[in-house]
Amino acid sequence: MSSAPEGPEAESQLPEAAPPSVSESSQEVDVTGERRRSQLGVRWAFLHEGSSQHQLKESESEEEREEDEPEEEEELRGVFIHFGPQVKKSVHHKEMDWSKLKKLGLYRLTKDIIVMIRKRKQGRITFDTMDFVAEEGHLPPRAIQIMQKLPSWRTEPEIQALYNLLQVLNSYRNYSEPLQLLLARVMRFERFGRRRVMVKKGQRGNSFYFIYMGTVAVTEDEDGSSAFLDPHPTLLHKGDCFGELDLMSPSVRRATVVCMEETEFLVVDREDFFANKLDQEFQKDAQHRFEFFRKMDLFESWSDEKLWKLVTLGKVEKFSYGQLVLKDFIESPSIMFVCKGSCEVLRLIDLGTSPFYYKWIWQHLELIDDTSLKTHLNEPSPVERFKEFQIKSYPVQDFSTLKLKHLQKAWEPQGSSFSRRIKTSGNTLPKTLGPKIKSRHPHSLKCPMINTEYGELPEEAAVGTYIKIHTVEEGETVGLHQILLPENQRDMRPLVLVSLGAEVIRIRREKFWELIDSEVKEKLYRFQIKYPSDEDMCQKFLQENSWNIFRKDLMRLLLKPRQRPPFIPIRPKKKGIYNPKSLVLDLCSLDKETKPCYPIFMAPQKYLPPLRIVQAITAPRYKIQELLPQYKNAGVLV
Ligand SMILES: Nc1ncnc2c1ncn2[C@@H]1O[C@@H]2COP(=O)(O)O[C@H]2[C@H]1O
Repeated sequence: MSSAPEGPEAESQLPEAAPPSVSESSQEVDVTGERRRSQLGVRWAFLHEGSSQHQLKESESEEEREEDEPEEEEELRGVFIHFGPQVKKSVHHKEMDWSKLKKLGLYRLTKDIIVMIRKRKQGRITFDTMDFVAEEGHLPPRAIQIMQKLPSWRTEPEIQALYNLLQVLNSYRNYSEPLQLLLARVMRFERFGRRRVMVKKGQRGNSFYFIYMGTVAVTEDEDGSSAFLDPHPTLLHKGDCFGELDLMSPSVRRATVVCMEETEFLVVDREDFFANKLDQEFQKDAQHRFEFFRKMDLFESWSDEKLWKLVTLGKVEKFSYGQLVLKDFIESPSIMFVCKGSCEVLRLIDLGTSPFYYKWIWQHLELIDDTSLKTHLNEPSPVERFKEFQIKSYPVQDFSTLKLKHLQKAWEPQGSSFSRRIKTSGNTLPKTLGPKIKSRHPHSLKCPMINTEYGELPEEAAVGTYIKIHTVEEGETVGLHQILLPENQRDMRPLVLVSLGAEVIRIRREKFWELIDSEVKEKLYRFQIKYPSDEDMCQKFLQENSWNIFRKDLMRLLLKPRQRPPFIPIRPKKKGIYNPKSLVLDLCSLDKETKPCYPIFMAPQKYLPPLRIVQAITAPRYKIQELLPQYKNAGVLV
């Protein structure tokens, strides 16, 4: 195993109570490989001492057992191969081959010890939780134990266990499965304190690093000191990795990487990288990227050589369904190529800033009156229905005064509910939003208000929503649509990128810009996308919202009476049960004492306070029977 010899010094000491394998000084980075070798060397010496006593007794039956236990022999061969040098020096001081070694009882003894250790492990019937328990955020001790072993000493179950544990690291998970398993075979564990320089600009790279815990900064200066002065340094966190490219090519480090706090690393050394054929797996991954780019119309004219330059600039990143890919790709320093699956482009809209929304809200709030808004949406009780039936069945010519009297009585309990108001108002029914409503003075509603550009708006109604504006499919790009526009003509509204299950290749903008030629620019020019304005999106959202509510009302009206069970079973108390109206703003209860019960999701906004997010808005509205007289009788299509 090689070490990571690049760090010049560690300026701070690590805490005393730190878990095992804490490196305390820069020198330790250099001697990590050595340390592992010397520890094992001690074990070897122990084995050697015991060997002379067992030499004669054990040599006879070796070959028989050998056939029965090929796995152990393999393991043992690993031991001897790794400690070959010590054997030469301390036992014979001369060249000795494998068969000669076997003749020594030493072989048998070592074999017994391995079997004994293995049997002891198998014999354990309790589940040792301590294998998996780690201080919060730290790598579990079991993983550290495995990583302290030489690659050839790691068993398949151990490698599998590491592979499973490391799935939390994005950059690790992004590699293909065979590569992940190979990495789990060779990784070693290191922990360093704040200010430790891991990689120094200009030096030759010997290792690459995955961050398991902590934060590092990438700097342009050699000693990394600028990271502690820069208010916004480039930071890498848990799950990120750095320095892998230099392992494949004989280049020097392009930047300095320094620990900003106590940081745990999983290190892959150049020596192990090549010894375990990781380079071949890396090459396969690169070939996939090459084939993807080759198929793209954008790079049709590029030579293979030029395309390989592009391939080396990025690597594949995997995102599961619903995972956030980029908070704002407009501001991102990278562009993305979707090489598998698809992504959605979302825009966070502050509805409170839209004049259309302002008008919409007040149109609907106009329908709020002192009685419970829900009463007019409820189904009439059987008694009420009977009354209505009676009224309708009176012959108009004979009992008109009586009908009027009954009518008044029947409607009495509904007070001034909305359904009654429109009947008496004489308004014609509009297509979507109901009758034209005269503007109402905002102050008549008793609830906290906020000031907007267009007037006062109930504080509760100042909400935002995420609108899907585009889907990026396989083979398409993100962040290139306005790369050729001058900055002052660019649409700088933040746009969110969410995965629908996707694999993407991320490449830094400036690197891509250096590579592209006039032909690609020409193609990019044709590729410009214009996203709709916030106002348009707001209108669309409210139209869709109205349609959804109308549809739900209609379905309820048509289906509910038929689905009603013959008797009402005892129902569990509603308290504490999940409210299906999640992320719904309920304007009906705006000026009521009780707050609506739905989860509150706050979305961060740049330079602004977080915005409460809704997916739908239920508003006071007309009873559907009045909008569509043909559905007057619930459950009956006329
Ligand atoms: N702007 C950057 N953002 C993130 N990582 C970087 C950046 N620049 C350099 N690196 C990483 O820092 C590493 C420094 O050593 P390498 O050149 O081997 O590889 C480099 C990259 O892995």
